[in-house]
Amino acid sequence: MATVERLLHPMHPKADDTGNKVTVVGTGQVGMAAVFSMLTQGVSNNIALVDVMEDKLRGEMLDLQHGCAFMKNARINASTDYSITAGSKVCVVTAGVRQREGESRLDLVQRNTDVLKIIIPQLVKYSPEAVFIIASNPVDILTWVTWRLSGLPRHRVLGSGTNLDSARFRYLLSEKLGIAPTSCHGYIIGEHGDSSVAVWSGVNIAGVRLSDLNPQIGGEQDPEQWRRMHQLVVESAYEIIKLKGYTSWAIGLSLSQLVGAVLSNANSVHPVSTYIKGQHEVEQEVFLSLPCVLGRGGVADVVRQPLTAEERARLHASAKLMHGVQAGIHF
Ligand SMILES: NC(=O)C1=CN([C@@H]2O[C@H](COP(=O)(O)OP(=O)(O)OC[C@H]3O[C@@H](n4cnc5c(N)ncnc54)[C@H](O)[C@@H]3O)[C@@H](O)[C@H]2O)C=CC1
Ligand SMILES: CC(=O)C(=O)O
Repeated sequence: MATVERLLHPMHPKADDTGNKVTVVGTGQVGMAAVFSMLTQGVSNNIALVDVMEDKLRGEMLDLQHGCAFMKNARINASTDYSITAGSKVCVVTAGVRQREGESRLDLVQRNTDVLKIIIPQLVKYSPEAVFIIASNPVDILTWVTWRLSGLPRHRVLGSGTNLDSARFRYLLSEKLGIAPTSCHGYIIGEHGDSSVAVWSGVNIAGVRLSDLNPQIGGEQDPEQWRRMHQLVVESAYEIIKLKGYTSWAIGLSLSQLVGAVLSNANSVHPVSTYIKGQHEVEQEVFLSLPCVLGRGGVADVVRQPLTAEERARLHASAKLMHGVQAGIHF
């Protein structure tokens, strides 16, 4: 009798499904920061990793597996073969190239579309019921690309969008006001990128709108120049890329929050990239961020957020820009 059989008397085959399996494609800086956040925050204890770089993939898997004794019953698998992703509840895509210094997110569009053409059909094959969360840039356009390639209903395909930009904005608000970021309520909507829109009209602390205290807030005529805060949000990624080569921790935490909202059916509100044609009179078929209610099925609702005429005009400019770039993509 083998040692295992001498140790264990089998009663019933062990169940394989933890009910919270998450696939992450792309084990680079963003993918691994997301995985580490999910595992250590208890969002998922069942992770499947996929990448094309076999050695790196195996190295990341082993390194995480060796941390299992410090985690809550974690199960971590990795392969270049998508069959290991079968039955995932959420598929997160962080694969592809990232900006080099001086490049914008939009410069990556065709290269990363070509990457998604390989990845998305495989994910759909093995997890046809999953919610797909895209992080690869340019995230809004690649979320649209994923929706088209996947054939999935639009509520099940979303982009991490401006959840990160809004977190950066809330951090900067918190620094200026001396109030915790969790108590600073403000949304960046539209493109995750240079044309994003700060909804200054809605920024509030405990329901007190800063625009009631300073009607010029966020505008060019504002003597206090709060709009600089939004410029800093837009410049954030460029600054960090210049300093350390990539961004990782905040987007990892952001993805973990979004995955958690889906897996726990939280119905919590997050600014994520979703199909917005028809919202705020946007006419183009584009995915951009608006505050969305996230639950088990993905995007359950889009919040009808009041916008000023100027905020709406900026959102329209974002939509026009995205639509123009989409027209040049080769499928
Ligand atoms: N949405 C957001 O807020 C953010 C998005 N990003 C974007 O995330 C993406 C990833 O960034 P990093 O992790 O820093 O890049 P990275 O270069 O560190 O990792 C990318 C990974 O993708 C893998 N990959 C490439 N082609 C693949 C394929 N066909 N199948 C599977 N894996 C493949 C590479 O082998 C690599 O491991 C970039 O597009 C970047 O711009 C980065 C930060 C924030
Ligand atoms: C790279 C990127 O998209 C970001 O950190 O915002």
